[in-house]
Amino acid sequence: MFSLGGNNYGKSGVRLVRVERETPRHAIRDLTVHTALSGDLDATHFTGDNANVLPTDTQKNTVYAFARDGIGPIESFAERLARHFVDRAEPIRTARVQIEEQAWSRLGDHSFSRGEGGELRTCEVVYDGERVEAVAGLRDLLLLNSTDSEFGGFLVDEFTTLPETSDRILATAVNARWTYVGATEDFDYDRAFAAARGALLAAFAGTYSLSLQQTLYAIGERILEAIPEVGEVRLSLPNRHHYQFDLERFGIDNPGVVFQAGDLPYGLIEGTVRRETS
Ligand SMILES: O=c1[nH]c(=O)c2[nH]c(=O)[nH]c2[nH]1
Repeated sequence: MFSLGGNNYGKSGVRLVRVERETPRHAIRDLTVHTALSGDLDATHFTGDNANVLPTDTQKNTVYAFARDGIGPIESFAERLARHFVDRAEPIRTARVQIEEQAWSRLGDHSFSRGEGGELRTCEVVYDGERVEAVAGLRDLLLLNSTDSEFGGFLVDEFTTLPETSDRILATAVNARWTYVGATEDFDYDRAFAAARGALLAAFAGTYSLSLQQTLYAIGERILEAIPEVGEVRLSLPNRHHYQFDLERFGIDNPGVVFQAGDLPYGLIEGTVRRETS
């Protein structure tokens, strides 16, 4: 005997670019949208009866159709889509819409530039017919402190080779996600995002770090302090190691200026910082 466990289906990687051309000074929105629907979908799995299936192709088309009259904050766009799928298609009970937005820098009124693989603003909105859960965040934000970072006093055993250091480079590619609780209908997602990003940067730059774990907690705290509507912050911080290169072998000193940027393996420091609720 077998049974069908949790399942969802949708369109992944819907690439959407919208030109905001209300004035001669255009703007570009560059989104990648992922939809995932679940609900009364036993029949298609058991017998191939697709009567309850809103095709992933239709989900993709809906993304483009909804973009016609403007996108707004990605969290709001994701919520509009999620509500549409659940409220309009009776067998669909839950919709999850994830969006990544790539920023373009302005070169002129209608000219823009962007590097490949840069920082992304992200969101994930889930709607179950009653409640909307919104998670916002960012990914691949590269940060580096060239000093004010130590790592020492750690556990030592027979396999330890890592020397303690009182001055190292601390670098990471931030993946942060924060949950909004009790956000009202007129909640300003763009403002909240800017405040969270600003708090994150200030915490990274302003923390004298004894471990990346300590920096992680400081970042979480600062975001929670900055935005009362944020309930928790989840952080995933790869430790982008920079090894001070041994030049002594060549009779050359290295007073903390020449580093070998490491690749694999890397430390991965992850954690959640929560607001205490009474
Ligand atoms: O900030 C750090 N935390 C660790 O847990 C760790 N482990 C390690 O080898 N280097 C570092 N750095």
